[in-house]
Amino acid sequence: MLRHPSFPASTVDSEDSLVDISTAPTTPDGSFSFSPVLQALKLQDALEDAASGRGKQSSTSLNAAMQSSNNGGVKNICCVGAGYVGGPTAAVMAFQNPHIKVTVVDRDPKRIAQWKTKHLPIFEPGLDSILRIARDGSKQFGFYNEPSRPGSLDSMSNASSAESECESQCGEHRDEISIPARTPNLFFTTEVSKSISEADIVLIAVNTPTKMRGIGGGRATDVTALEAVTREIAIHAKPGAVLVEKSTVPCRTAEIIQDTLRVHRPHQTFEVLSNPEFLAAGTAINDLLVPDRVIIGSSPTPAGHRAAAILASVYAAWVPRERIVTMNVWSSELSKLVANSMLAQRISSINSISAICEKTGGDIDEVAKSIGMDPRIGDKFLKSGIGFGGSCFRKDILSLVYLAETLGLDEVAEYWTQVLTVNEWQRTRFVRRVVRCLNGTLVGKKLAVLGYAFKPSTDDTRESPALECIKMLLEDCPREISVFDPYCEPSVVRDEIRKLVGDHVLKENGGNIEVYADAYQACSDAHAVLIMTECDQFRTSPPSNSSPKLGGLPPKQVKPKKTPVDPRPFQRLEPTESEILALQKYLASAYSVQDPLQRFENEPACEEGCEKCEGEMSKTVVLDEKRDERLDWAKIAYHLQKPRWVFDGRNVVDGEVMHSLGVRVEGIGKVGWGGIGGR
Ligand SMILES: NC(=O)C1=CN([C@@H]2O[C@H](COP(=O)(O)OP(=O)(O)OC[C@H]3O[C@@H](n4cnc5c(N)ncnc54)[C@H](O)[C@@H]3O)[C@@H](O)[C@H]2O)C=CC1
Ligand SMILES: O=C(O)[C@H]1O[C@H](OP(=O)(O)OP(=O)(O)OC[C@H]2O[C@@H](n3ccc(=O)[nH]c3=O)[C@H](O)[C@@H]2O)[C@H](O)[C@@H](O)[C@@H]1O
Repeated sequence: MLRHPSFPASTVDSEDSLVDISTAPTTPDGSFSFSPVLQALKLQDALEDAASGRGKQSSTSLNAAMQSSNNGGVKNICCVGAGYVGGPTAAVMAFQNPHIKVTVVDRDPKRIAQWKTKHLPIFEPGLDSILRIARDGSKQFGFYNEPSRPGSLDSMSNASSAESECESQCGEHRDEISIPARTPNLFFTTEVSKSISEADIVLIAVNTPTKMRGIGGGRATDVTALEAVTREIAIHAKPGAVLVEKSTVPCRTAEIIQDTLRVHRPHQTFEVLSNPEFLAAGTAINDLLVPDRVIIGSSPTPAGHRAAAILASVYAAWVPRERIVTMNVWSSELSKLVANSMLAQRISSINSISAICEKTGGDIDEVAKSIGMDPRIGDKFLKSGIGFGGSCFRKDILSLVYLAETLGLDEVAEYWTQVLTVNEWQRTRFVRRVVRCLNGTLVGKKLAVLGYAFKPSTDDTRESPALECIKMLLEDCPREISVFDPYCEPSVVRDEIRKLVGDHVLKENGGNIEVYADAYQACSDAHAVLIMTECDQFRTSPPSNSSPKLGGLPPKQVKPKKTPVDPRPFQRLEPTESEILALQKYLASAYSVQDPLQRFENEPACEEGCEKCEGEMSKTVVLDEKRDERLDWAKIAYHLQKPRWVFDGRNVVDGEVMHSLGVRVEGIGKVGWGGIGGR
């Protein structure tokens, strides 16, 4: 049951929220007035400058002010939860704020140990470079502030002598930029209470899954982990520390946190902010470095606004001021659930239309393209497929449904439930189609599943649509289901299947599921290939004579990958970390060098007998190589059983190309091999 609101529900705050300069209320023990972070008056000046436009470049003005005010008084951040959100978020915060010590704590010692080595517990493109600088520190280095000369890396370490020679001959002067060394400012530990007790800001980034049993079971959010962390914070947080919900939580969770704090610390006041995370798996680092928006919800009091300003000061090191949006805490908590629900709703909407396409002759990619060109609709999240997976969409919709139910809004609950119903139906439709096309029986047949994670570019396998399909397919007793994913280590996939389906289904235990590190082995001799993720590696190249449809690229054609451009010359001779990162990316891509600026320190050595280094290393190398390699469909087709079938659950292969290889293709939202009303 929701409590009666004890905070007035204000409308979304204007910029003023961040620049409120009223004094903090005096608490019995004066915790606010002793809080270093709440005394960051220079920061307030900077924020006022930014809001009034006095600071020409808001980020520059804020950065400069924060340098002088020591990052608004924030010296120490603790992030509780070293998962997919906590790890990358803390890494980017530390990377962009070299003067703040960021400590990530987790109760799971294995996870913490992995974060300290080169074998990170998660795979995210770009994470490694950020982490190596924030966690390991970086060397002093330099470069010229002008685009590279052809064929030259132009880093100062090898250019200084050439410079003087060149200058003496042609008199040309080239600006040199020297970047000082950095000491490590990102740490990982299991010492939860100690780290909390030292922090000016505590981020809560623990898991908030769906409650499995009891009241609200199957719908409500399980806040057990959050409650445990809140208790730790209530006991150990230093007076005046700013507490931040980073986890996705039910609306009004801040009130529960406040309640716990009041019980344990009746004479002190803490501010609880909502700062939901919008990163997506596979693009987490880019999403964090260039966020569409940073939402900060606070209580509508001067102290709440001041706490929001403190957190904003940390983000302002790299996020433009206009993208930091403040609002009341309930709006902020709710907007995270709504954002995910709306994104998922678009997927279910387009998937519902895909079923109509299959029966009418429409092509779902063409429909999506044409409606997406209407700017009121937009072209994102209109990709039809076997439905959404991942750890969040389903649980967040369920949380919204539960909220609506508890508020007596049954029609609202029903509306959002339908998004989940269509999602499950879409997977079932796909599996039925496979079985129907294979003459209604899978007995004696081998099915190859390409893509196991819930989306490309991630090894996150939580709520994998592929696994849901595999479970249904197993009911029809195929001879073998072989699985390949370019981003997942086979042993991890095997462990997951073991945990979620049972030991007995794995081939090593006499079952019929085998996980391969090689796509060709997985597909060899198969009666059908099932594509489950939208991996670029699975795409076919378009036939050379294909003409663009609908005035643009045919939907299946691969967009060329963006090649980074040299970001130099920089406006200022003190470039930001983001600018240096852009340069590093450009040089790494242009010269195929891992550390073109030579700024990385050595990575920490693994403990002796590290199983990743020993046993799995060879597999990892194979996977790394496979990640960028496009599949040779001719080779796969050659080794398929006849008739050759490909069930394209993500519409990544070109029907014409596959047809020329003698393959029958069934795509989502497309008329299949048997024509309208076919199999
Ligand atoms: N995974 C994603 O892409 C996104 C997730 N979110 C939200 O962020 C939150 C975290 O999600 P993930 O990082 O994916 O979860 P995760 O399961 O990967 O990580 C959570 C971590 O919290 C730790 N933890 C749990 N209780 C603890 C305690 N009492 N003390 C210390 N550590 C504790 C766990 O050991 C685990 O390592 C969730 O609320 C999720 O909905 C939000 C945006 C994106
Ligand atoms: O709260 C979260 O956890 C995150 O959930 C999603 O991110 P994520 O689940 O990592 O990945 P998405 O890119 O959103 O994809 C989710 C699923 O939808 C599917 N999808 C996505 C887009 C589309 O057009 N069609 C489609 O079927 C994907 O294949 C995938 O299975 C949101 O995009 C993030 O903003 C949010 O922070």
